[in-house]
Amino acid sequence: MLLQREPRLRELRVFDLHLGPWLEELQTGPVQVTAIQGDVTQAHEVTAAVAGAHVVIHTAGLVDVFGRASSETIHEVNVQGTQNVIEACVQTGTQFLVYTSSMEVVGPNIKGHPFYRGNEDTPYEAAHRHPYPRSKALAEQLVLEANGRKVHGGLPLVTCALRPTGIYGEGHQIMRDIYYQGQRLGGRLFRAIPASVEHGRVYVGNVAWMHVLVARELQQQAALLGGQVYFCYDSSPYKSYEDFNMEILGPCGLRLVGARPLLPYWLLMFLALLNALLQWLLRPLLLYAPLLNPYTLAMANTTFTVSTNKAQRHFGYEPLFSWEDSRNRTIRWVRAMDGSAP
Ligand SMILES: NC(=O)C1=CN([C@@H]2O[C@H](COP(=O)(O)OP(=O)(O)OC[C@H]3O[C@@H](n4cnc5c(N)ncnc54)[C@H](O)[C@@H]3O)[C@@H](O)[C@H]2O)C=CC1
Ligand SMILES: CC(C)CCC[C@@H](C)[C@H]1CC[C@H]2[C@@H]3[C@H](O)CC4=CC(=O)CC[C@]4(C)[C@H]3CC[C@]12C
Repeated sequence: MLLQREPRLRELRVFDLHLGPWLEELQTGPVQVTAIQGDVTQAHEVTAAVAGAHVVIHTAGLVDVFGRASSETIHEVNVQGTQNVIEACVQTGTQFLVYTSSMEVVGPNIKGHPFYRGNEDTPYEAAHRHPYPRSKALAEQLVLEANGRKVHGGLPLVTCALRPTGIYGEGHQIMRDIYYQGQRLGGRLFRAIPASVEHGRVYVGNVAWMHVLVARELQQQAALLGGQVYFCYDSSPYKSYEDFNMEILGPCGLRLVGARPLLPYWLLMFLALLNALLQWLLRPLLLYAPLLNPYTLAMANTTFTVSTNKAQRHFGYEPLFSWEDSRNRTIRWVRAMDGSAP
């Protein structure tokens, strides 16, 4: 997106623990693309990668609500890693930092309070126990508190945080896993979440575009954008997590069985707790990390949607991809996966 949409870009550095083959396929044009294999928890590696950069977009993170990583590792990557990025900007004189935060910084909270079409100013008790949302909230706080710190050379650091809701699109591993689960069940998925529970979703291309735009405008309007948070949004419809997925998986041959959950919530929670127990018992032997666990079940059953135009008001954001385009691109990606089931 930066290569396509940022005309002033001279060099693009991609710093990642896992560098993928996609880097080889980039149409770089006159831009120098530098791939750096590194670990955001290693401060010296981050500092070396950031040195000389004008803007840093920090999107690295351990996205785990399935118990794959320990809470310590999640904290080390998401919180300490973010602190390392901030210190690298200060030490090397990089003045602009955009952080990919998350809706999870806000909620759903541990009390299951709904957040119905809220915005960046909507009062909400952001209380978390799970390591992932806690880590995102701490990291976002570090980024926002760093706004205004003097970087090497004496200029102020200008930071902001973007909060995507549930991202979908090409490369969405959860969508892929659910698709293969449905294929294994004869093309059927069984409803587990009431259709009335809305869950915010946003297309990955629009999330990327918001990052490119705010990285540009942060330099022009530091006083307005510095220290601010922005939900990532587009025209993706408000639906339950499952009904939204079916907008994409339906045209790919799956169908969702049941107008209401086939099992009562208490039985689903019992199965989720059983999964958590099995994960704990099997951990010395193998990683058992199903989609259904107490946290994901509670999340999926708690309405969380946003309705805001703060990004449009502050830096002229308009989604680059319509809902129809976002949906069709994702459907094409799922269909292209056929035959490559794990
Ligand atoms: N997937 C979603 O629905 C949402 C994701 N986000 C945030 O978006 C960002 C990107 O997440 P996704 O694209 O979903 O996940 P992802 O797993 O596809 O991307 C995370 C990237 O961070 C890299 N990474 C992980 N640990 C690292 C380390 N120690 N050092 C360097 N790189 C490391 C991974 O290799 C990967 O390329 C994350 O910060 C996540 O918290 C926010 C809201 C929703
Ligand atoms: C009852 C079912 C088994 C539940 C299946 C759906 C869940 C796996 C997903 C429901 C809500 C998702 C989360 C939500 O989109 C917010 C997120 C924000 C992030 O920053 C990372 C991803 C996630 C936690 C996302 C993960 C999958 C769900 C829990």
